[in-house]
Amino acid sequence: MAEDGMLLNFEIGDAPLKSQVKFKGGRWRDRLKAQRTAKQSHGDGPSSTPPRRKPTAGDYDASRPSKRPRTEDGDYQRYAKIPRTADAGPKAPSHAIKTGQVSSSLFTSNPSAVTDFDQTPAEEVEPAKPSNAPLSEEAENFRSLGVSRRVAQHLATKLEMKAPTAIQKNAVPQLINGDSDAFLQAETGSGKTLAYLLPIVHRIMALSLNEDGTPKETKVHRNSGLFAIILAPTRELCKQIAVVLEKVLRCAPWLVCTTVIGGESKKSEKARIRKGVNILIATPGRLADHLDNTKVLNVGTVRWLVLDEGDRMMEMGFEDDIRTIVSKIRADKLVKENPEGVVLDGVLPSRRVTILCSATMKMNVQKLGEISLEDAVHIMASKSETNGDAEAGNEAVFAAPSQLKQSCIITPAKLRLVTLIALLKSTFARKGSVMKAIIFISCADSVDFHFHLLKDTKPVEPPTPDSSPSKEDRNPHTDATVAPAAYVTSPANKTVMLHKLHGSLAQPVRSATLNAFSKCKDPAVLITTDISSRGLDVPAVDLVIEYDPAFAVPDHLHRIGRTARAGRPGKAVLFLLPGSEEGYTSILPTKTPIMPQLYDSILQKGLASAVNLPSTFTTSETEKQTWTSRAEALQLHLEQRLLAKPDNATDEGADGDGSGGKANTATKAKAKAKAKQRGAKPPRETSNPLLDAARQAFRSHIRAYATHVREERVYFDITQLHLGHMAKAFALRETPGGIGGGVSRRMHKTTASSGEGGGDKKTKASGSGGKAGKGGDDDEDGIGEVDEDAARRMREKMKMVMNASSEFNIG
Ligand SMILES: Nc1ncnc2c1ncn2[C@@H]1O[C@H](COP(=O)(O)OP(=O)(O)OP(=O)(O)O)[C@@H](O)[C@H]1O
Repeated sequence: MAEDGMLLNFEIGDAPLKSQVKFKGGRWRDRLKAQRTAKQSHGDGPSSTPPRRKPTAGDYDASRPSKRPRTEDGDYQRYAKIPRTADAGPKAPSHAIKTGQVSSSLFTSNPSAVTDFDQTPAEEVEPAKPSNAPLSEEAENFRSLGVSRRVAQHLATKLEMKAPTAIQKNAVPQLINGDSDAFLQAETGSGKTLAYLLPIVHRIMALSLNEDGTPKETKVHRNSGLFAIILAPTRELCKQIAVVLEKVLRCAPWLVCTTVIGGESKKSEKARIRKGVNILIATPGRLADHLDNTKVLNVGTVRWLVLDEGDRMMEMGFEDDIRTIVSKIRADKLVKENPEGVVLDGVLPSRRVTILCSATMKMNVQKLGEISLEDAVHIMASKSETNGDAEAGNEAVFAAPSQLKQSCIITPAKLRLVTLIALLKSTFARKGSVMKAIIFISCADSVDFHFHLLKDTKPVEPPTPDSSPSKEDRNPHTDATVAPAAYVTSPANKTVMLHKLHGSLAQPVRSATLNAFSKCKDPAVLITTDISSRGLDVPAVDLVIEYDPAFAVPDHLHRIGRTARAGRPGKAVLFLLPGSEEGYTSILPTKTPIMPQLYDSILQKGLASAVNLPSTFTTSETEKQTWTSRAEALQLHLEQRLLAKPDNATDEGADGDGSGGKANTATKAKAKAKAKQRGAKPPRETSNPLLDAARQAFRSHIRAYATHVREERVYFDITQLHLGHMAKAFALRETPGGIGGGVSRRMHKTTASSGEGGGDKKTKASGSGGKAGKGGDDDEDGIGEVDEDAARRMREKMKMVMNASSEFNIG
């Protein structure tokens, strides 16, 4: 056997696939134990899986894989010469030998999990009652909260909302009857949007109604004044709030709302404001701009300022804009009576009310409160109301919704990609079990790469008159962001649609892609960055996969909160590396245990049937493969796609998604300029764009990894990453250079001081070039030392690049 798992790699198992023994009943840990024993006795699965035990402090370092020796040229080819021995693991499949391709084995030299799977969780967990569902109709209704008959009826008949949620029950009467500022805090998907919209609409409508509810002769209308401004961090969120508000306002069509969010000309936004608006929904930057430059925007009548997703706005650097907005509104004298003589005081609040909303509490929310709130009431959804727990009282628990089933998969770096595909494959194996899934990835480059890798590469067939979509159906903005998926389809789900979304896409592309994902009738997957983590309310999201863990715990809660909304069920799966990352689950606030899953059981389930690979990989022989050799064949296939000549690369990594092909073009231009400076020949432009995309994604991923918040870096320790293994998760056979001076240096220092051998420093930090201390050719974007300061600078830089989104997008 070659060292560190480098072998002639694949076996075409000619033994028939072993029938899987299903263990039912009894306790979770007993079933798991029985399954594992059965697996070991069958010898099916990675032979090297050691018994697991409880982690100790020393485990995290010890669990790192030993590094393979590098060759002079840093290549893997050398391992082709290592003779196989009897115990050398799986044999190379015939197609691998024919093409001369050699790759490291997926199943050897992987670190094992330190979690004691046998002891967690101890008991079978009862399905939990939903914590964010509407309350029972018998106990509560909107009328009893003080909402007018007209609005309550409209909610029940047109929007199918008969009873309020807990936060609505607590917030609506307070905001209808009181004039205090308020801080609304409740878990994700609990209906905070309507909790603040309903009282606002109710009170503005009351201007047009007599005390007995009959309409007044003169109603307020769109020109009667701007009464409320709602701020949200992203354009998507603003649009979503506008959609909800428009639905509510259908029962009061004389009232008008609009958005000012950028992405269209300021002139047309001004024109809409001039026509008259009663409720304005805006991003902070754009509103601050209009307050400076749009004279017709009069805030004298404004009675409510709502700051939705307050902490996110602070994170995204909107603090100054919010200060400006708050002070400008406060500075304008409060108009007591509008020009038509309608008395506003009494019906509307007699002072300006600020409402701050958040599911999670961060330090910056407190700061935002200081900027915007005065003597605010803190309104929460109490536990006792949400899940019937009589003893719970008012204690605030900011955790995921109780009905959300959470699990984590401890997956070695090398196996991440195939495990993700296997998970998706089993997810979509049955019709109707999962309709929509969201995969969160750390950075835009990695989203681009995974989208291109997982989408179907078959050339698009020319449309026939019958098959061509109608003009209305086809949206040119989604040509590069929506595509059928390869690999994860099943006989039951022949079409699974892939979508990608990140902040580098042009606004029309972002909007069209989100719309396509929301409305997709086929099973659908959205691959995205944290831009989709906040507030987005897409119906029928059944599964959230955190392929890269969030950068901070509150972000994790928001991400997984895209499923299990308003009492519906949902699942969330978190990918973690063996070792220090496993400890991360201990700091996640959750009401139900996070179930650990074995990656091999995911692979076994997902790859129980053959993956749809091109014909060279799907001979009748490979049909008979075991799940391990199917995983290896899949990895080999993906790696070979990256190595294909550009001519064969079809549209791999193609641009045209509205981001302007930023990563590839920018990298190439930089490399050319550097080569010119050095007087060297510019690099040849013959590489496969998918390979370029993979390298860029890898670099950005590693840089992003270095920016986990300080308190969580004990779990996400960049010095523990095995770059060579991680490269495999990007289907790369060599570790790309150019990660960035700071990250590389840090890794060098730590590996040197931890006595892991000087030779390895080169391998880890400098990648294929093998030059210690040099980050490669394009590392000017390095983030400096991986310390708090560097992480902060990195985030600031990203904010600038991202134009109002805080995801990672490292070009
Ligand atoms: N009273 C209700 N009855 C039924 N469904 C409701 C009710 N109130 C809200 N919903 C639905 O619940 C979902 C979540 O609502 P909303 O987006 O306001 O949640 P949120 O608390 O703001 O979540 P997040 O913190 O993730 O932004 C929406 O689909 C909404 O239509």
